[in-house]
Parts: sequence; structure tokens; C-alpha cells
Amino acid sequence: MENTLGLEIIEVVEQAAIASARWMGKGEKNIADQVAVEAMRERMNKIHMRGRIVIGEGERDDAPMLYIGEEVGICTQENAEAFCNPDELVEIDIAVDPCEGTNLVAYGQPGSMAVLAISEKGGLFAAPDFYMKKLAAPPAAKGKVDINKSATENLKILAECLDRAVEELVIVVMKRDRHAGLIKEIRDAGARVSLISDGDVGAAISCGFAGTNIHALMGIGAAPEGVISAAAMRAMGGHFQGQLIYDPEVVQTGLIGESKQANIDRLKSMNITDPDKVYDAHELASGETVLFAGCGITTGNLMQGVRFFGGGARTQSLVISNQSSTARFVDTIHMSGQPKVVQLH
Ligand SMILES: O=C(COP(=O)(O)O)[C@@H](O)[C@H](O)[C@H](O)[C@H](O)COP(=O)(O)O
Ligand SMILES: [Mn+2]
Ligand SMILES: [Mn+2]
Repeated sequence: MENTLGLEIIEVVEQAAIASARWMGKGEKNIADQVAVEAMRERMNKIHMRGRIVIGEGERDDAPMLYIGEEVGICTQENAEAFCNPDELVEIDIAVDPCEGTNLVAYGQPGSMAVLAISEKGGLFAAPDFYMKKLAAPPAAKGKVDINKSATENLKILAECLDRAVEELVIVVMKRDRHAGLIKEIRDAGARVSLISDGDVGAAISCGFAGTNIHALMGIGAAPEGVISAAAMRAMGGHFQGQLIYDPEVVQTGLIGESKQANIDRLKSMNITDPDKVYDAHELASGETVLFAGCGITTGNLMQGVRFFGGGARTQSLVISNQSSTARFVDTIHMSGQPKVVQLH
């Protein structure tokens, strides 16, 4: 799969990031999102592949593009056998978040990215538009920390795995009222908390790399973003666990249905009979082949954001593949006009 998609998937996230970055700092989160969606979809539809969106733009808001179930790629056309080779005709599932951190883009804040994950058909958990309690940690702590344990216990385990004191750990938590208790517990245990307003995909994946000074992500964010994070962590061997959160009283923000019972019923209708199940990265991204691709919109821990210059733009992307066991950083200069200068660094 990876061989046939190759460079093109990088271009998909690059194009989404470039489009969105033009709206950086303009206070228009919906436009920053919309242009990323359009650019991602346009580039995807030029690829010789047979893709289906399993996580996309809004499960319930009738999104016109990159909606769940949309077929993308040239080989989804009728009589595709005539112009696509057998590899290209293999059905693949795609999870997208063309603008992960729309607020971050709108307000010129760090850490927004265009992201997607790909696997063979059925290889990605089609997460409902719910919330998810998440625990991400470095490869050294994989299978040792556990979302069922308290934050205090996990911090001790993490400190041992990383051969350092609890005080030397930095834990990312989304700044939300629902996390008041969690933040207090982490601080009381001695670790340091880095609060983020948005963008928990970047925070989760940052745990996978030493040198980011982020050692874990804890707390509740969105479930679709959890699957994309899990795909990246699965592909690179980091720790990721997620548990759906369906009780509006726990979440305290956003819209996740009218009541806890209504949400349980909705999950049942989606064949999720155990709403409290804890999923690990291999269950959220269970495919034999799992590929993650992201491109920085604004600069974050992992990648630089889009930098425009007269006649072009420069991007940095990250592609993580379990097939080739690589985390590949790709630095690209895009020449759209006749640039006077194409800078080396
Ligand atoms: O920050 C986020 C927003 O994503 P997007 O809408 O694509 O810009 C995500 O990283 C979070 O995972 C998540 O969407 C968030 O926690 C849910 O929002 P909230 O109800 O404010 O907690
Ligand atoms: Mn998002
Ligand atoms: Mn988004």
C-alpha cells in the first residue's frame, strides 16, 4: 500500500496545510478549516487509489466534503479496472482531520496540523463523534502505563521507564474544566503540566519522540482525533489507549447528545456494545498496514509550520509507517510562481 501511495499522501497533507496557513491569524476558524478540507479532497481525488473516508468532517452535520463514507481517489470511478492496476484497486480506509486545531490557526497559535491516517479496509476504528479519554506515552512505557490506573500511579511508572524523577516529567492536558481534578493530581504528584487549548493529536504523537519534552498526554479530547493519534503511535511503537466518554456531565463542553442513556443507545446502534471498553493503539488502528501523515500548519513540537515566500511556500511533514518502520520528516519547497529566491535552509 505504502509503495503505491508514496509521495502523493504527503502532498495531500501539504496542500491542506498550505491552504489553511493562508488563513493563519485571521480569526476565521471555519474558513481555515474549509479551505483545508477542499485542498485535501482535491489532491486526494487525483491519486490512483480506492479510498473511503471512515473518519471525516462531522458525523452529524451533513458535511459536503470528506464526510464519513465518501469515496475518494481515481480508482473509485466506474470501470476503474480499465485504468487502475490491482494494487491501486485495493480498498483502503482513510481517517482525516484536514485542519487539526482550527482555533490555533485562526489565532496564530502553535501546534496546528493537517493530518490523516490510512489502513486497509476495516483497519481503522470508525470512532463516533464522541469524546475519548486518552493516555499517550513514549515507546519505553508501552504496555506499562495503563489508563485504568490513577495518574499518580502512571507518573511513577513513567518516571521509572524513562529513568528520571516524577518532577522531571511534563504531562500535556487540554485546558478544560473537566480536567481540574486531573491537573491537581498530576501537580500534587510532583510532575509538571503543560496546558493546551487545542490540538491533542500533536500532543499525543509528541510523546512518541524523545526530545519534545512531552512525556505523556492525559485527559479527554475528541474520539476521531484519538484514532488518528493511535494510528501514528501504533506505527511508531508508542503507547496509546482510549476509552469513549459518553456522559455529557463528564465532558462539560461540546455536544455529545442529550443524555448518557441516549448516547449508550447510539453506541449500541453502531455495534459498540461495551461503551466502557478501553482500546489500545492496535485496536484503534488494527490494520496490517498503518500509515500516518501530517503537515504543520503552524509550528509545533513536531514540525515547522508553513512558511510563505514570494512565489512559493515551504512545508514540513511527518509520515510514520509501520510497514517500513520509518518516521520520515519531509521538508518541501513548493514553487507556485517564479520565486526570486529558493532558500536552502
Ligand atoms: O483541539 C481539537 C480541535 O480539533 P479541530 O476541531 O479539528 O480543530 C482536538 O485536538 C481535540 O481533540 C478535541 O476536538 C477537543 O477536545 C474537543 O473539544 P472540546 O469540546 O472543546 O473539548
Ligand atoms: Mn481536530
Ligand atoms: Mn479539524
